[in-house]
Amino acid sequence: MNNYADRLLEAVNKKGNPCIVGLDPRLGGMPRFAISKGGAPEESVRSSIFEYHKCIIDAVHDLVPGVKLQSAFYEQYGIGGIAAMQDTIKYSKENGMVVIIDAKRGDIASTAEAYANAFLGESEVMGERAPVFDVDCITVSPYLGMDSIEPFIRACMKYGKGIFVLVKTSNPGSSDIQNAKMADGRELYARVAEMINSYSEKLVGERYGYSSVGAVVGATFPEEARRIRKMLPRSIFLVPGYGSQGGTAADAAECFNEDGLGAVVNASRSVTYSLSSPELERKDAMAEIREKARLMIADVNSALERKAGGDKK
Ligand SMILES: O=C(O)c1cc(=O)[nH]c(=O)n1[C@@H]1O[C@H](COP(=O)(O)O)[C@@H](O)[C@H]1O
Repeated sequence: MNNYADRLLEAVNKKGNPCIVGLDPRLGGMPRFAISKGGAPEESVRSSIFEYHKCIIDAVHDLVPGVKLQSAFYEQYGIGGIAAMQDTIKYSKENGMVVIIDAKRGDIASTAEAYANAFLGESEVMGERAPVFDVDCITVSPYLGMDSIEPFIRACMKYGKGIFVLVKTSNPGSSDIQNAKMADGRELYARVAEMINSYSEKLVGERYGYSSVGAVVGATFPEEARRIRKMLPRSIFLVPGYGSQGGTAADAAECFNEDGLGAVVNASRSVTYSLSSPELERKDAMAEIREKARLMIADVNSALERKAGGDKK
């Protein structure tokens, strides 16, 4: 399937839930079994992060449709962290998961093209074009304008990839700029939504009718989510803010359409970095992570069922 939106929604259908597990490495929060010491620091970082993230992927790959890797959490550990990011992307794909990279990129068009090459397309490396990180989808920031998004759109069309554009983020300060009123009285996030809508038609999948040009909408702002949902009927929403940031499953449900589709809900810390003890053995860590993912799935799916019941009344 060469359309990202179709691939993502096919995975959601197959797994029977729209939950995404976030892989945001924190060396200080990993169980001891994963930590490798003794080699060069960058090799220890690489193998420790990869060891723990393999454990997470082994625990959830048959439960959820995809994973979201937050780039900064890998970058903070330098070259070893970035190598671990590449290892984790590869392992997630080998395990049949849709891979979203959360890098929130945004820059002038020529630089945006380099970002698009790195994550979605191909780069010329020593005279040969080859994929580098090769994920399914990347988060992008819209605040440099349409020309900063276009290189990503072109890569999506050429390589069957997707983007999630920041529309209404989950953090408390998101209203400072995103809710600022424009001259016509609308909020700035509405302008961003309009911009996404103008692109979304180009990348609509034949199977599910959704576009590979998606939007990030935080579960922490359900009222805005309801409004944005109406503005962007064909876009898939990436919904962070569930769990650790206080967003509930009912809040996240506001991001879905009446067909029960149209969004994926992410949880990072609350599923992958909240083990009961750093002393857990691998199999026990796997069991805890799996149980947390199951609880999230049950919570989100039952909120969606309640919403569907309410919508029908
Ligand atoms: O684009 C994102 O994924 C994102 C957007 C947003 O508005 N809020 C937000 O929390 N995120 C990311 O989603 C993840 C949330 O992590 P937890 O709060 O631990 O579930 C982090 O990787 C954030 O960087």
